[in-house]
Amino acid sequence: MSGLLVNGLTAGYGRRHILRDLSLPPLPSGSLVALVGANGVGKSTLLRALAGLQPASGHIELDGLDISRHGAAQRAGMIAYLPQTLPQGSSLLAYETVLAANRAVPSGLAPAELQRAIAELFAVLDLQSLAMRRLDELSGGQRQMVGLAQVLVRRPRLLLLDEPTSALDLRWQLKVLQTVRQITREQGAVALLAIHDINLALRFCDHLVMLGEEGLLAAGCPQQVLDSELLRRAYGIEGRVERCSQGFSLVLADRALPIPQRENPA
Ligand SMILES: Nc1ncnc2c1ncn2[C@@H]1O[C@H](COP(=O)(O)OP(=O)(O)OP(=O)(O)O)[C@@H](O)[C@H]1O
Repeated sequence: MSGLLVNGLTAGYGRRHILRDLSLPPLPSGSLVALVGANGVGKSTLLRALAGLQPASGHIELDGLDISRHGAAQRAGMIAYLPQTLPQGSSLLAYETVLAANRAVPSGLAPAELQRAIAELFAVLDLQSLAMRRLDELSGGQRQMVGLAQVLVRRPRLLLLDEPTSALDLRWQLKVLQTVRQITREQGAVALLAIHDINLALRFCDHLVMLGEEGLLAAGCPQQVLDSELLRRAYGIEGRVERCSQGFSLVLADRALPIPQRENPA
């Protein structure tokens, strides 16, 4: 199958398993997938395990290739990972950092083609005005956008983006989701985004994967799987899924519910 298959994935830290025997429905190429769930349920752990940056067992297949036993360096040719932390400030120009990201995992493009590809990417992301500015002179949101360009320039088969909109204002949030969706479709890649903004996920993503303390809570078309009951189980909130005037689903979060007390075993 062209796309991503994850079966029986177990990952954690030391002896503590965070993800236990996790299987996802097949995620076909061209899909934009929202990875959602409460703080600490293992979204980043899953992204890092898929990137090969975290010890894990289980079966991972990308475009029909079993990559379960490939290390991070081997996977880097097909997979690009954008961590939750913003790119470090450096005296390099934004353009140079994107060029360097491509050198780390060569795309095989001739220098002139590569320059053209980077210029196009800066244009698609509306980042031309930042290209010749030093990274340590950019704002947090601007650095987050350059970090995204560093990942996209590699044209990966699987994009793993950990909260790529966390530092961005409303316009740039939309710009990121629109661009990643467009590029994912054009290149037939899969993009897996850990994201807390459930309404952005609803608006743009083809699939939703909801993790909870006990593993996978739901997976499927966002509009079909999200309801009040799932919001309660996933986040411990009272909430509603309603339709806006344009027909899109929207989550309205009403109130945090008390955390259920565990029964005292004694
Ligand atoms: N380096 C680490 N060593 C030990 N435990 C860790 C480490 N990183 C994360 N954890 C634990 O693993 C669990 C899952 O963390 P993870 O960062 O994957 O969650 P998350 O769903 O991405 O959370 P958030 O939404 O807050 O970013 C948490 O209980 C966390 O405390």
